[in-house]
Amino acid sequence: MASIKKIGVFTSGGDAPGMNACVRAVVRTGIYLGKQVVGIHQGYQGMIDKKFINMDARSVRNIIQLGGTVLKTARCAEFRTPEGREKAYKNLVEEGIDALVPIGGDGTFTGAEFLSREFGIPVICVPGTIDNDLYGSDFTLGYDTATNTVIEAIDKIRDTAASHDRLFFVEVMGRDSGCIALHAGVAGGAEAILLPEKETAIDDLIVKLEEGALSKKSSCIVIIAEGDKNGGAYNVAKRVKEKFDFYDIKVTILGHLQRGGTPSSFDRVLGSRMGYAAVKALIAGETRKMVGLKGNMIQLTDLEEAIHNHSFKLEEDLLEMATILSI
Ligand SMILES: Nc1ncnc2c1ncn2[C@@H]1O[C@H](COP(=O)(O)OP(=O)(O)OP(=O)(O)O)[C@@H](O)[C@H]1O
Ligand SMILES: O=P(O)(O)OC[C@H]1O[C@](O)(CO)[C@@H](O)[C@@H]1O
Ligand SMILES: [Mg+2]
Repeated sequence: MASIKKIGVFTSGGDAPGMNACVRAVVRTGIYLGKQVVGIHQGYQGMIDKKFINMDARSVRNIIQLGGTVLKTARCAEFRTPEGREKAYKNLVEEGIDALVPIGGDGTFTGAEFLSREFGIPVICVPGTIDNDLYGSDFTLGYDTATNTVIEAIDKIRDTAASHDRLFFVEVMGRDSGCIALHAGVAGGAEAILLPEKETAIDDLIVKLEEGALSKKSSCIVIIAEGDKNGGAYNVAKRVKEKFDFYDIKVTILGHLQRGGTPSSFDRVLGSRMGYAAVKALIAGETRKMVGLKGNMIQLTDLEEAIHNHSFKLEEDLLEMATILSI
C-alpha cells in the first residue's frame, strides 16, 4: 500500500458529544505525524458536494469542550447508491485524500465499508453515536454524556412525580438499542424499563405497577426506549391507563436534547484516544477496522463484525437487578 499523504476526517449520522474531541485528535495526530488532514463537512453529503477544508492544528482549537460537531453531519441518501459513492470517491481523488477516518454509527460504517471495498481507499472508523450499538467497543462516543443528560431529566421528573403521586412514562432515544434506557433506568431507579431487544407484555407491566402501588410507592417512572415494540411511550401509557388507574399518568418524550450538550470528561478522553488511535492505525497500514475501547484498552475490530455482530451489549443481569431493586 502506498504511504498515506492526506487523511480525510468527517462526522456522519446523528451527532454525538465527544465527536469534536475526536476530530481534534485526528487533525493534530495526523499533522504531528507529517500528514495533511482535510475536514469534510456534512459527512457523505459533503464528500459528494466537495465540502473540503484543509485543517491545521489551530483549526481545532477550543472545540474539545463543545457538543455537536463542528464538521456538521448529515444523513445522505445519495451515498447509498453506487453512483453517489462513485461521485464521492472521484471528489476524494481530485482532492488528493487517500485515507479516511469516518466518525459515526453503524450506517456510517456501512457506507465506509462499501467505499473501501469498491475503491480500495483505507478507512479506520470511530464509533460516534449515543446509541452504544456497535460491537467491539464497550462504549461509543457520546453515550456517557447522553446517559447523564437522561439521568438529570429523570431526577427532575422524579421530584414532580413524587410530589403529585404520579406515574410517568419517559421515552428515551434508541431506535434499535436499549443501552441508554437500561443504564438510565438503573441509575434513575426506574420501576420498569422497556427495551427494543426484549419484549414486555403490557399485562406484566401492569402487575409490576400494581405491586408498587400496593407497597405504597409515591411515584413510578417507567423508561421506554423509542424502539420498544409496544410502540412508544404514548401507546404504552394509553394501554396501561385502560386497566390501571391508581396513579395520575403523564408522558415525557426526552427527544433530541439527549444528543446535545457539553461532552463529559469520559467522552472527551474517549474521543481523543480513538481519534489518535485511528490515525496511528491508518499509518500502520490497517484498513476496514473500527477503533474501540475494550476493558480500557484501545483495540481494532473488523468493520463488518462491528456492524453486524449483535450478540452483545445489553447486560441481562442489569435488567434483572433493576427489577429487584425497584420493589
Ligand atoms: N447501506 C448503506 N450504504 C451506503 N451508505 C450508507 C448505508 N447506510 C448508511 N449509509 C450512509 O451513512 C449515513 C449515516 O447513517 P445513519 O443515518 O444510519 O446514521 P448512523 O451512522 O448509524 O448514526 P446514528 O444511528 O447514531 O444516527 C447515511 O445517511 C448514509 O449516507
Ligand atoms: O432525528 P434523527 O437525526 O434522525 O435522529 C434520531 C435517531 O438518532 C439516534 O439518536 C442516534 O443518534 C437514534 O437513537 C434516534 O432514533
Ligand atoms: Mg445507527
